[in-house]
Amino acid sequence: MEPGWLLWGAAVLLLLLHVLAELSPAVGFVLRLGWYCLLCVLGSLLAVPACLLLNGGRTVRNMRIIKNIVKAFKYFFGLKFEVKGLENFEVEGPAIVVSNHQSILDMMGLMEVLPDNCVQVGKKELLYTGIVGLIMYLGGVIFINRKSTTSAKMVMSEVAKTMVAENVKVWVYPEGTRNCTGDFLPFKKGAFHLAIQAQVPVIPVVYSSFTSFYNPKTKLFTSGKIKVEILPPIETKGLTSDDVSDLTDRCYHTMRETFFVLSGRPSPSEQWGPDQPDVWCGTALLV
Ligand SMILES: CCCCCC/C=C\CCCCCCCCCC(=O)SCCNC(=O)CCNC(=O)[C@H](O)C(C)(C)COP(=O)(O)OP(=O)(O)OC[C@H]1O[C@@H](n2cnc3c(N)ncnc32)[C@H](O)[C@@H]1OP(=O)(O)O
Ligand SMILES: CCCCCCCC/C=C\CCCCCCCC(=O)OC[C@@H](O)COP(=O)(O)O
Repeated sequence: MEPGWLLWGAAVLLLLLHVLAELSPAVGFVLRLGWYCLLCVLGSLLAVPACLLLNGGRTVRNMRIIKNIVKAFKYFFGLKFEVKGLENFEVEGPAIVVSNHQSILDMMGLMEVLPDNCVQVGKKELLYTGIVGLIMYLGGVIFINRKSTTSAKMVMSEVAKTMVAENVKVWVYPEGTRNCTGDFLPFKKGAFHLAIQAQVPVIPVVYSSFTSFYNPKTKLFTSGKIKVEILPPIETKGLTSDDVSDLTDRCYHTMRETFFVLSGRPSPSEQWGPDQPDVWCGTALLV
């Protein structure tokens, strides 16, 4: 087939998809999410050879390459980030970064602010997403088995040692799963055990609620603005395992308050309770 016909075909297909997306929000939602996944695959196809050629294999230095590619994704979805407090990342040495986790779209927000020498903790299933899993592996993502507490704790304890030895920051989503309810899930304690074991500060990062532009329940996915705030580091020097619960609670409350301020919503009662308990922010692919 001649290239001219191919171009015409692609243009007609795009127009058709655009019209379909405009006519049906559900179709628009699926198409936009599909486009996001395709961008991740295409970005990975670009990033894998770049990481191998420039850095030779699995290293946190690859995160810079990944970050620069992913930072372009937001333009395809009309997403804007307003970032405050980047200076709070400028701590000497390693740290644990904790943030709220609403959707697979968080990866864009993550890359928008990701400091140098920082790797994320992710569920091991992500490793099996083909080329996307490969790029995560090359970027140094630490994979944990959520089905086995013992194994997850062992990996985290090992991380406590290596992050100090290698001067690496570790980004953990303490809710432990995606949550787009417009509130926080209770925090799991792994990140805080890790910070105290390694005696490194915790840097909380908060993203405003996505619910005004992204909601899988109502098939909403439009353009939108996300406010991000990096809060001052919380020191853990001298804390022991007895202080894990207090540290977890302190981070949870500070971050939750900030979340409501950033989202322009009044803070509900302190008791946890999502306003839409059955909103699930996943895609079937990423269970
Ligand atoms: C170029 C284009 C590229 C495109 C593609 C992109 C590519 C790359 C970009 C990279 C981006 C990667 C982004 C990855 C994001 C991934 C996000 C996720 O996958 S979130 C899910 C995984 N993460 C987590 O689960 C972290 C949070 N969870 C925890 O911290 C948990 O505590 C745990 C996993 C460590 C254990 O969980 P669980 O089995 O449920 O057990 P718990 O009830 O939480 O704990 C049981 C008791 O154990 C105590 N505990 C926990 N940790 C420790 C520890 N390290 N040491 C000692 N004790 C520990 C805990 O306190 C509990 O005891 P209790 O007495 O009840 O307090
Ligand atoms: C050979 C298999 C081929 C499969 C191809 C899959 C292609 C996937 C393409 C794009 C995926 C985009 C990945 C973006 C990374 C986002 C990471 C993420 O946010 O994971 C969710 C995880 O935090 C929590 O999971 P749950 O909410 O507990 O569930």
